[in-house]
Amino acid sequence: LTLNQAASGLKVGESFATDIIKPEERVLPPKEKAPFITFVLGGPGSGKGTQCEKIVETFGLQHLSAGDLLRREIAMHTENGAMILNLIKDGKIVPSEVTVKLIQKELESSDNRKFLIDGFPRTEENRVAFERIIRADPDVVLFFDCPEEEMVKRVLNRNQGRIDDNITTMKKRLKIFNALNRPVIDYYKNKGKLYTINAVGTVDDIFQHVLPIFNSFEQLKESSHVNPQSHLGPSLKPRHHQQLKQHRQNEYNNSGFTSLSFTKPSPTPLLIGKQSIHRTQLEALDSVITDLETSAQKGISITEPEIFASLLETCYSLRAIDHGVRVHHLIPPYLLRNNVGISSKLVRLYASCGFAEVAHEVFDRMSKRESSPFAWNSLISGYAELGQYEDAMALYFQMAEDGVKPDRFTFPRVLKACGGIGSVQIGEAIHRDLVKAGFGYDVYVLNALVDMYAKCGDIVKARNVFYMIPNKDYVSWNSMLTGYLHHGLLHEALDIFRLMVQNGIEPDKVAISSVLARVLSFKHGRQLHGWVIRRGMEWELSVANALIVLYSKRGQLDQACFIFDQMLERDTVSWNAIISVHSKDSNGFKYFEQMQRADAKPDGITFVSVLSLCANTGMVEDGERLFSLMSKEYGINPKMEHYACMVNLYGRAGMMEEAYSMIVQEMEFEAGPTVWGALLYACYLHGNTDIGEVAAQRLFELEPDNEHNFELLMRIYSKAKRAEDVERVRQMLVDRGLET
Ligand SMILES: Nc1ncnc2c1ncn2[C@@H]1O[C@H](COP(=O)(O)OP(=O)(O)OP(=O)(O)O)[C@@H](O)[C@H]1O
Ligand SMILES: Nc1ccn([C@@H]2O[C@H](COP(=O)(O)O)[C@@H](O)[C@H]2O)c(=O)n1
Repeated sequence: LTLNQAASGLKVGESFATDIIKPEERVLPPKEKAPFITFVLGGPGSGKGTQCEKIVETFGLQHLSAGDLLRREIAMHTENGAMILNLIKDGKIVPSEVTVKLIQKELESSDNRKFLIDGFPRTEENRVAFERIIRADPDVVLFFDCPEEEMVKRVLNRNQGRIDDNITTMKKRLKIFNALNRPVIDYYKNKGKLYTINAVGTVDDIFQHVLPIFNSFEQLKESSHVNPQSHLGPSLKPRHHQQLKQHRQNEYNNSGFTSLSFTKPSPTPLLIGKQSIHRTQLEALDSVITDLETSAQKGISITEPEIFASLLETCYSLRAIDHGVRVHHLIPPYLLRNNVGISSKLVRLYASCGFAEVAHEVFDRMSKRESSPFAWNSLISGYAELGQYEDAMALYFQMAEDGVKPDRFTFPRVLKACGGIGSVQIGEAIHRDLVKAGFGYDVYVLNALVDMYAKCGDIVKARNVFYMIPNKDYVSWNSMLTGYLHHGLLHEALDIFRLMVQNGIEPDKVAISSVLARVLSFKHGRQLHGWVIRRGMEWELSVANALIVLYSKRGQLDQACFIFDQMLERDTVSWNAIISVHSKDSNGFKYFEQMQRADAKPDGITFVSVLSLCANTGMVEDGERLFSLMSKEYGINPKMEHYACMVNLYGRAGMMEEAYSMIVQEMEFEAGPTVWGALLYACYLHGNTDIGEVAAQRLFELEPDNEHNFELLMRIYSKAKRAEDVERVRQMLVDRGLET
């Protein structure tokens, strides 16, 4: 089944979308003003980029490669750089909002009105975000259709040092392409805009199939600076092609014609210098550091601050802490003490890799740390990420004492720490500070303020700040939504969700999965599911996990299993969800075994599910084996719930002695109501009055107000035909005021 089939098979109601996306919002600008847009699709390594270069030469379109734009963000260490790096490394799709904004910037800053947007849209979510933000539709969609083995071969031979050109990431990219890009291709096919090109053959042969497509558009022929009809006859060899390219470029440069802008293809930014062309960035980094170490051993001292600054920057972007430590050892101590730039970068590296203590040591040795808030911010952030909120707060207060002026990056970090501590009073003080410092209208800072107030339990203040934010971005909306959910205010959360969509803001996957997990009405849940499918977000890990729970809560096991089986990646939460769906049938075992084979790590919750399954299906020996496996193999110490499962397992099987001795001999802590309750229920099932009396006695002490325990004991006596005892327990109920 393709995802599209899956989506239509679900027959999910459309009403959510029609409710929240107004058709008038989708009105596109008049056609004559719209740029000519071509989307270039195809699997990784299908040759999109190569063909785009040729289209640019011939028809003068501007080439925008979504992948290159994202890689440029990494190389420039922008706010999103690290996040993008992590996603690309894993072959995952970057949030649409980010990619579309990058494309938008390029479109808006170009004089050209004809664009080749390559590697985009990758998902339905990408597509919808483009329509919403750019308000334009493509005129042409090219799809380079290439067999997987050919794509793998091309990518592995590409040798451009791209971090994602390796077999492991390639497999993931292909999986994601098949799952998420195919529906987009189908979409354009149905709209009659798709041109499928067989991408096997020589570059020139393939281009011969591309030419007629563009030739059929008059506006392209008019302004192309070469004659496309005469370009690249079948016999023209690549060598000639290069010469021709140069010649045309010269002609163009001399023509004084400026209305078409041809951006130079940007170099792949994940490279370090030219020598790294055959390596990954980490290998290149390693090699540079090794060279420096060798020089240092030979007594050649390296003192150029720029070298260390650049190396530390790369270590930070790759979170390569081991390499960072080696660079640290190479930096002369006087340089580290006196050069704020280098020491600050080192502090940031240690702090961002979870070594806040080491970062603090470097920080303490800095001679001019009051000259900039950079190192302070890094350290505050490092502590906040580790949950050491008091340390983060202390640094903030120390900043003020040392006369360091906080900047817009300080406040979100310290507010995060404050949210962790949960103190509204301190939060209000920071709120005053940030207003005084002139950040009272800064969206980035105000978003953190909303989050802080919500986490500190003051949802009213959170809401007040939220409504004051002048240009709310998607973080603002998501913070408010999460705040409401955190406070159990589901209706308010759903209102925000609707408003978000009405305002063209995409709720993020955390917000969506949180809403799905808490949604009370199944109708709303299904509508949300439909909406999620249309956004192409169904297979986001947290969203898919929440959907499994949604359907299993409603007993729609087939649907839950379908989602699980189609998931591209799974975590322990996914496995737990699907095993617990099957906690009453032996399929749960199948999934548990599959989980073990997949090397996924079970946790305590997994074992509660499998042990319950054993109890429900009478698989005593398996239960015993799993109980022992849990601690021996996985190092999970049994908790109250696991003992309750074992008592239930033995109890249901009528093994009352074993159940009882599990409590009195095996347990290393006092048994609670769940454990005694399981024993009492088993006594009722098997008519065991003696053990039942002991269990009931303990339960009366532990839960004096729980009438169900009294009722169960009465039933046990009643089964044993002990009417007097039944009456005695009833009287106990009356005496305690529990009889209804
Ligand atoms: N027709 C072809 N035959 C053989 N190799 C090709 C062909 N077209 C491109 N290549 C080579 O295959 C590799 C991948 O091509 P290209 O970078 O154009 O693919 P892409 O679809 O843009 O990839 P990605 O989506 O990963 O960026 C490059 O090394 C390129 O030189
Ligand atoms: N619309 C897009 C395009 C790309 N990405 C990410 O970049 C990686 C590389 O893309 P190429 O087109 O250069 O192969 C890709 O695997 C994605 O991680 C994206 O997220 N969204």
